Amino acid sequence: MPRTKKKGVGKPKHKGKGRGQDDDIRDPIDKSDMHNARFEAYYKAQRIIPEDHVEEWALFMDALKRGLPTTFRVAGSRMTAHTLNSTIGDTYVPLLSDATFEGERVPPPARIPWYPEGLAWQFNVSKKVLRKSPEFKKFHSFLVFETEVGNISRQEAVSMLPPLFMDVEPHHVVMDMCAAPGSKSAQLLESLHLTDTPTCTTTPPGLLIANDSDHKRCHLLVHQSARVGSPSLMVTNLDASIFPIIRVPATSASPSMPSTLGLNGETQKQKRARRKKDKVDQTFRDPQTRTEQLLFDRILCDVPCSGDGTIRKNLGIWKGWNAGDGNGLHGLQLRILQRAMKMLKEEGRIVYSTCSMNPVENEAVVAAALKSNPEYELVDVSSRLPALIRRPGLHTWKPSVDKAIDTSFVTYESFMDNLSDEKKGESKMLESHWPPAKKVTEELHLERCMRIYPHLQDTGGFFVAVLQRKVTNEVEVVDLTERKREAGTPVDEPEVKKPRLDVATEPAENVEPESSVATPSTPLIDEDVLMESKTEEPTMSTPPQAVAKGKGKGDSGFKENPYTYLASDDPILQSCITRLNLNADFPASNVLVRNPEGDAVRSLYLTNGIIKTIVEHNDYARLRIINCGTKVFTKQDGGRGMDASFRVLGEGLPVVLPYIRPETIMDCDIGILKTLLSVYYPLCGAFPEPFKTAIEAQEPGSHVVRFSPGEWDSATLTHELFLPIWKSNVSLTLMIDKKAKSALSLRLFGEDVTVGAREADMQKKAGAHIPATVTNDAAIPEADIEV
Ligand SMILES: C[S@@+](CC[C@H](N)C(=O)[O-])C[C@H]1O[C@@H](n2cnc3c(N)ncnc32)[C@H](O)[C@@H]1O
Repeated sequence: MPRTKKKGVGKPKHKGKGRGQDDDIRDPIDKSDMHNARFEAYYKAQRIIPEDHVEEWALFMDALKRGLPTTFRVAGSRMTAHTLNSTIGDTYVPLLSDATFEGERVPPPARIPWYPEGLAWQFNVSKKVLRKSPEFKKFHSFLVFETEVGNISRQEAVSMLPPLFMDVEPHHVVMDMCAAPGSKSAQLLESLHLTDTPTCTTTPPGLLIANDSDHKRCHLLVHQSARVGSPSLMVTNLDASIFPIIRVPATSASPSMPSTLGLNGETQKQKRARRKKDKVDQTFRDPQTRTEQLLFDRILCDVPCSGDGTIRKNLGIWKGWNAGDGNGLHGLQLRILQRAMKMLKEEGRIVYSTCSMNPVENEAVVAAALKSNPEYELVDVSSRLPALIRRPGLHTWKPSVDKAIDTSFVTYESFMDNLSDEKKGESKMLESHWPPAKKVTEELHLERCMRIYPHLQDTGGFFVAVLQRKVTNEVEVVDLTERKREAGTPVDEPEVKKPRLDVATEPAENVEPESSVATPSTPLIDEDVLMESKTEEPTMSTPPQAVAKGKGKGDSGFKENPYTYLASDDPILQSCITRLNLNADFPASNVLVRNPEGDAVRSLYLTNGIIKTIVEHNDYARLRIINCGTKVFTKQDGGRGMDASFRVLGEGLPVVLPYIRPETIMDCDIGILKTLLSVYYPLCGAFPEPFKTAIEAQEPGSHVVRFSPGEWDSATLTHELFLPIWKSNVSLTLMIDKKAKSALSLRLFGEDVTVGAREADMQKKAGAHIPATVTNDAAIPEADIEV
């Protein structure tokens, strides 16, 4: 069916991409524009606050008109996070507790009460205070730099919720269907990396696929996630509602042996068919060629939504809100959730979330998805996060069928009966916009959904539902090759099927439904139709690398380079292994490169085993893989008189560190670190002994230095620190990025002693332009542009 613009469904005008980075800090807001009669009429009709709770309604409306507090989460591995959290709790909170501004006390940051282990904070001060109060200015610099290096995630409080209900463990296979810009993916990755230490990144056996249909936002996601490099992360760029099956080698028992005996009375045609089938069976006795669908333990569907829960920080929503936005997104939201339901393991869990308060985008989607997938149920999570104040999901709601908030049609049938035949054809309202019968919603336990309202705990509005796939006795694992065999499809031929799209994939234009066409009812997903994307498949017998290297037709303009795993004995890879003296456990066979030739030219990435399996059994262009694993080595020009060679990257070092033989690492003290941070190319000969002799004895190239915990002047290092350096013929360079250097300096010395900060200072004095990130005026970068 062609994708048409639809009446009655709206494209949100306030999708919020690139929302202001400065809106984290409260400033006086003109409240005169904060009014929208349609919004009020619609939500009153939904009874999101019970009709007789007049005072609560007033509190709700009032909260929507107040700015949001600034909230952030201490990110990174558990141990790193706790160290940084102590700095906030023990150093900054006491410092800020005495802060006053213009004669008034300014409250210090406080922990978000429901966030586990006290790792999330909120504070509420104006930009003026941040700029002028010396205490808050210092705190702000700390936040800016720690955010830049990925230790702090500036994220709306409610946006932190969905991953908390996923209970991800390091062995889980996890999918984030709509992941960009990636703040929830970062949380999920942290759970996969639960056992990381402040210095070492583990290689979890599990996997996170972070997917988003927006190509640019996928790259933003890759950029954000590079700060906390993980060999277990894959980023894909697909429409989640038609996410293709990912193939992995079959683990189930081999198919039965083919019959080689002819049958009495067999016709020539039957004989040919049987021989063909036997040939196919022969192929499938080889376990190498049998694949099955990769199923997930956890899936997050943080779907695109109208976003009216973010109204406190997106003032445009007051002006632009209308019911058509939610109506228009409902179909896509439902298809994404239904697709996820076909990709989950038994007993697996899906978390569905939106930053909208609209039941059409929330309970209506969940109800329709549950009705079409009876093997799923809503999980009662009411006892989880006891300090979180929430309201139960709604059992009934009233879709609006026009701009004027006409919610008078109690059922889909009554709405359709009211339309002329011509208007029926134009209407885009679906049966699933309406609530099912009361008995059904009760059976579905829609009250187990969670609604978060702004007035309850001074947050944004949000919706979360946790769905679980029940254990059934049916065979759940789809053996694709087996399925094709049964269907008589030659297994060595690609099965290319066009995904069926009943409703426009992108929300259609913002036109109200005045009339109708015979609308398809709930756009259910036909799994078979969605098994393959439009892109041409590699044949089962095609070596994956051959596919990856080709620019095969049907790649839909996908321009990424292929993924090629290096041979373990690749000379460049071996030179990296030798230079850093990596032990035999280093997974040399899991290192890949990204260029058409498949050679180690510039950067080397490390992935875990499951990513390698996926890359080797799937066409990277069909999966539109944007990134795999984490960059660990990169080419470095040697400098005068030196050959270029490869070095370990700052973000790659924690991943490689567990494999570096300890005797290779040189010990340093914090004084040396201060020199490395504050001096351009310090000479090896100028360092104090014993480091001077140790470094002079080393070959030029990539090295790693260790700083032991301890005190130095007024600086304290609480845990071991490992950093990459580069030795040229006579001098040293600390190989971490400028912002990481500033963050480290602030953490250790309480001031930015870096060359970069000094230069910025000099430029400032000279009146030149200074990048915001090196000044105290910088806003805290907000990873979660859309919650
Ligand atoms: C609410 S935002 C996700 C925020 C993200 N989970 C986070 O925490 O940073 C919704 C995302 O869905 C993406 N999106 C929209 N339509 C999509 C589709 N059909 N498939 C996958 N992603 C889609 C948008 O590009 C947007 O990045």
